[in-house]
Amino acid sequence: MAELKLSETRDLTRIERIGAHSHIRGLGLDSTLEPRSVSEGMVGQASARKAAGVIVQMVKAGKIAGRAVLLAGHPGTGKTAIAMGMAKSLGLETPFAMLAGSELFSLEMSKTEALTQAFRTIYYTPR
Ligand SMILES: Nc1ncnc2c1ncn2[C@@H]1O[C@H](COP(=O)(O)OP(=O)(O)OP(=O)(O)O)[C@@H](O)[C@H]1O
Repeated sequence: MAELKLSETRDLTRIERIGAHSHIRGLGLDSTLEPRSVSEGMVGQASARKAAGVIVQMVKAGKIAGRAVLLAGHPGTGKTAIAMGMAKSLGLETPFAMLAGSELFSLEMSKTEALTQAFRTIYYTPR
């Protein structure tokens, strides 16, 4: 049986995770931060998208920086999609890196190394 290297498995996982969000182009909000019903690849999650839009506006206005936003919810409910929508709303120069918890708590490498590798991939990630 053919051997599959661990690094190949990781790369495939990352490509699949990026592909799952390739339809997200923003938060789908109008100029008053009201969510359009279907826009920029987004549908539903109206209050979460609006709240994310408020944060984006504050960042753009220089009101907040160096802060974290915690998105909580059941698996598959759109936390990553909203985070990506926020990054896209901030402009193409805004880096976006996805990282799974299991990558951070690996026995094979330190947390610092896992974070460093994730940040190195940012500029190669298709958006
Ligand atoms: N409001 C939305 N509009 C359009 N697509 C969405 C929306 N919310 C989620 N999706 C899509 O549904 C799928 C699952 O969402 P996502 O991965 O963002 O969920 P999650 O909460 O981050 O999941 P997990 O907790 O498992 O990481 C993705 O393909 C995502 O792009």
